[in-house]
Amino acid sequence: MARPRLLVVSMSLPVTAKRTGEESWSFTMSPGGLVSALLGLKEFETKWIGWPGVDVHDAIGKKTLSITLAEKGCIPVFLEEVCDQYYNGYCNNILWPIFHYLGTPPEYRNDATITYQSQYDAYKKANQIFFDVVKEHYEEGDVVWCHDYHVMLLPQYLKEYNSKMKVGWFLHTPFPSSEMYKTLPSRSDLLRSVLTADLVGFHTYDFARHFLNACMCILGVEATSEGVVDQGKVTRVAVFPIGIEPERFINTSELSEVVQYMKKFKNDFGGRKLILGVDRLDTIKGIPQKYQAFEKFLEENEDWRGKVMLLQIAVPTRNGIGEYQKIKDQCHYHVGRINGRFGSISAVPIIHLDCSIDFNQLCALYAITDVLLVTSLRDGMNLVSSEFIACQKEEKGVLILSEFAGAGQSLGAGALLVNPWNIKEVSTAIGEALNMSHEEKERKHKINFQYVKTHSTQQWADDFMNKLIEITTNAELRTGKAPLELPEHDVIQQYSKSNNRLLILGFYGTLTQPMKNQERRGDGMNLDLHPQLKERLKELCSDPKTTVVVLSRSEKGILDKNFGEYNMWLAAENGMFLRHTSGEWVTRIPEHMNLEWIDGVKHVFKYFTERTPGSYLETSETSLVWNYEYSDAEFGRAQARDMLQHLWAGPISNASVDVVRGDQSVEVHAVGVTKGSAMERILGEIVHNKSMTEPIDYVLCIGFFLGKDEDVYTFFEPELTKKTKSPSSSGSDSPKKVSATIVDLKGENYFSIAIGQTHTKARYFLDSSDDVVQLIHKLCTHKNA
Ligand SMILES: O=P(O)(O)OC[C@H]1O[C@H](O[C@H]2O[C@H](CO)[C@@H](O)[C@H](O)[C@H]2O)[C@H](O)[C@@H](O)[C@@H]1O
Ligand SMILES: O=c1ccn([C@@H]2O[C@H](COP(=O)(O)OP(=O)(O)O)[C@@H](O)[C@H]2O)c(=O)[nH]1
Repeated sequence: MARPRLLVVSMSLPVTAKRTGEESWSFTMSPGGLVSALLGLKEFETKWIGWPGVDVHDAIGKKTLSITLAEKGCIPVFLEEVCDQYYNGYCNNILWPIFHYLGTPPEYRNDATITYQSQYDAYKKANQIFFDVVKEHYEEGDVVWCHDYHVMLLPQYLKEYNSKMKVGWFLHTPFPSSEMYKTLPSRSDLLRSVLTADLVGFHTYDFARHFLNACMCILGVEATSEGVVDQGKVTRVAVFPIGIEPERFINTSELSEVVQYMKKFKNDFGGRKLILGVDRLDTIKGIPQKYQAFEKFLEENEDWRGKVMLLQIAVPTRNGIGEYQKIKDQCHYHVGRINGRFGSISAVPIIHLDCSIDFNQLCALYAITDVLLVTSLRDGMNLVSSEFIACQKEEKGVLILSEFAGAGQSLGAGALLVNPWNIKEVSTAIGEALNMSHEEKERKHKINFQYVKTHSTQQWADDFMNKLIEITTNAELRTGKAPLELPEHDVIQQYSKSNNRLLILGFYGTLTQPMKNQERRGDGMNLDLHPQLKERLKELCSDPKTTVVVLSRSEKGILDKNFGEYNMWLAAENGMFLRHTSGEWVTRIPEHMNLEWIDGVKHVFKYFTERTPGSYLETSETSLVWNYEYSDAEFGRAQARDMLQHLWAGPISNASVDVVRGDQSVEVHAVGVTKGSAMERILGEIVHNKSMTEPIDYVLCIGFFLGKDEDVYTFFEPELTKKTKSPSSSGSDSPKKVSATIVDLKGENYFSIAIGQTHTKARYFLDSSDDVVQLIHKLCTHKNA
């Protein structure tokens, strides 16, 4: 299949421009891992949209720079007067520290001239400028891949402009715990925008989990193992740990120029063991902590003094921000002190360079390094660790890696993991690394080299793009478009023409009265059948050509009470229990289902029920629902947020459950209990019981369903299956396998209808259960028309 063109959008272009004349420009490579990583995207036709690293105010400058950059596949975004407040302000002085658990800098509390709001306004404006440039260059079918915290509002602008655009967003930094993220005043706007993307990616499971948690707690949406579901719209959230381009490092480290550098550096270092640090000079990289740990090591290991050195490449970054100037002074202070303390006339223990270095020199340094020391206090991934591993030669070096770098999850097995805040621990790790046996170094290196070789940037990009294309293609297939208004005439006409009809009806919100008309009681869920339906439903159910199934999350007793008198099928607890009203309930719970979490969850639910007036608990055998629809809405929401924290921390931390945050409820049930997944078993039972011989030729499926239950709409979707359903058995006491020709559904005989949803897998929508009443009336009245 031809690959779509890729528009990469990131704050910075891979090159930083410098004006050398009125119409001429020179370029250097931009710093940082994002640029290094994306340079590895070779297999896509890519256009890169970003800031060229320089302010250009005149038309000639803009034109000539655009032309020169176009030759490199780059498109500049001119940020002009918003740049400072946007980049140095909101991005790097607010989002960056919050995402790395540093909190907002003190000046936001102490200096009235620095306002959060003006910087957020600049952020919005800058995202709008990015949007304008993407819009100008977008061609139908392109994939737009937005990178990082600088462009969190962009997905929303893009989707509002064209809902069919394929949009992905990837975060290169950590996503912090919701407790930290919550402090951000614009927390909801940013999350909502990111959720308009089709796919959201993170480096690690922790970051993805924090994100899901923040969406649940702050927006009150439902989070599943697949992603976030809001009003039927699913945003897939997945983990894609980034890699490097290993061949580039392996090949470079074999170049003769690099080998020459290796010899030269070894000679310069006079036989001392080399500990290397390569970091942007950023507060998150823990460089002062690194120096303190090295000082401790020298303090406690007299024998090593004069035999080991630390070379720190501190690549300049974000010079316009006060915190970055401070960290530089801090580093210089430590270096001066330590060199003064442990240096000699011929050598000092630390070489600290405030500059970036040439790529070949960097590879040479990696290759001769004995210990790479990464002490990030937080880091999205940290590519330097992988680059070091790729460049190793005969005598392997040891990686000391912060447990707070995303890389810790991928390279931890072949590294010495440390807590960078624990100076003693890092100092001990330095000693261990320097004294490590050759065999142990080989063993560790082998593990990590294998990982680095096989998890390349290209692989990372392929995985993300494939997932994004798969998601958007499936979404097109399933929904194609927003649900349509129901063609009532067709529904009725096809109904009257067909011979074996199946009607699957939800209960709550489908066959009950709309909430607004209901009397608000404080004693539980008002689950009563819509009074105008009673007679009509009877009529419908008594037609021998029609099979009616009420499929609900409600428990058996509620369905018995409301539908016991009708000739129909009842599927309680999302299909876990089934009965025809003339028979007994049968259990359809899969044998392996683990329900050990129920007591713990019930305990937490009871606690909150007692403390939230008007709330109540619905228990069933496979799920628990805490409902606060009759409570004070705001207090209920706040309680639900707290409750979720308790649940995640305790009873469900390791359980196979889905937590579904409904509009005014929290539901916990065993994984995979969805209406769609139960359908096959239900169908099997019905067919078997009725001894159906004629295929089902008409299906009407109506529901006010949660996102995870929308799989029931796609279960029968002829366009998706294109093949005849064959209800098969599952579980030991399941019905016999029924005829493979039991469902013979043409597209025009299938009507899936979601109530009150604008994003849904259903083909059609109705506004409320009042419309369902009307529809059922018409089916009864006109069925013979
Ligand atoms: O462009 P700057 O403001 O100078 O910052 C450089 C980049 O820093 C961050 O890099 C992150 O991405 C790396 C690759 O995924 C990851 O390994 C690292 O842990 C992150 O810190 C930032 O996220 C980028 O946007 C910047 O370009
Ligand atoms: O003088 C240098 C030294 C290193 N790097 C590169 O900067 C990137 C740092 O990425 P990392 O993921 O470790 O951290 P980030 O800077 O993105 O936070 C790596 O690819 C390094 O090769 C650089 O651009 N200039």
